[in-house]
Amino acid sequence: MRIDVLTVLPGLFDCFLKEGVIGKAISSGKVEVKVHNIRDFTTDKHRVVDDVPYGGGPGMVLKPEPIFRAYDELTKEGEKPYVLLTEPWGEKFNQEMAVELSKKPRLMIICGRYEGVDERVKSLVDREVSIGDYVLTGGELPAMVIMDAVLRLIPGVLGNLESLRADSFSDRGLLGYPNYTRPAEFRGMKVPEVLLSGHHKKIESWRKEQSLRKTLERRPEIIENLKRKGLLTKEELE
Ligand SMILES: Nc1cc(-c2ccc3ccn(Cc4ccccn4)c3c2)[nH]n1
Repeated sequence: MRIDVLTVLPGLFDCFLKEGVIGKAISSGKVEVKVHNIRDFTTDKHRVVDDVPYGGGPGMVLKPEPIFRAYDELTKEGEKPYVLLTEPWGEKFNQEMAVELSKKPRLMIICGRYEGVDERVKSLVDREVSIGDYVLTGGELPAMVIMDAVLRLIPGVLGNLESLRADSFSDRGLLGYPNYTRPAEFRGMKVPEVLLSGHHKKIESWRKEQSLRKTLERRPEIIENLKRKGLLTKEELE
């Protein structure tokens, strides 16, 4: 997969693209992520990317020209990208959307800033995406959240161990089971006996039961949703 990111703050992506699973996936060539500074697509001496809003009001709006110039330049050859715009009021991003996006050969993510982008930019956009009902200072962090969730689903990006963990379980949106490591007792708090038993079948069913219980308690709508889609097995429903 190739992802092109358009932003006025490219530096925000430096660590994200170098570290961890995502950093390894890029350095190994499993995925390609290019971050483009919208300012590089301006033509004036002062490299202006924003302007005051027509009709008045606070703040500035990202101008359409530099973004369109970037889009034209980056789509001159190769497959047309599926274009996302990060927005405070976009469609809510979730695991289902992450799975769908992970199947696209090429994505472009336009990161808004200031009061947002000129409305005409949306003629380039396939999906306006929000990562939640809270207002951030810009669209770069949402872009990183989306890339993290999408790129980990690309075959080969997660190591074997990780991909075992990333089974249908967590990717069905179920909440995770409790994790423990040494010591077996810490300040009077003991690790559940079953996890020390070495009985893998019992451990697996305990973890599944913990995950279903936690999901039912905290996010019952996820269970209802999976039931409706027939994505819970008979024993999970018991
Ligand atoms: N889930 C999300 C996404 C965002 C987001 C995405 C892009 C932009 C571009 C500008 N802002 C700041 C801003 C300005 C005015 C009203 C609201 N938000 C953004 C915020 N916030 N929360």
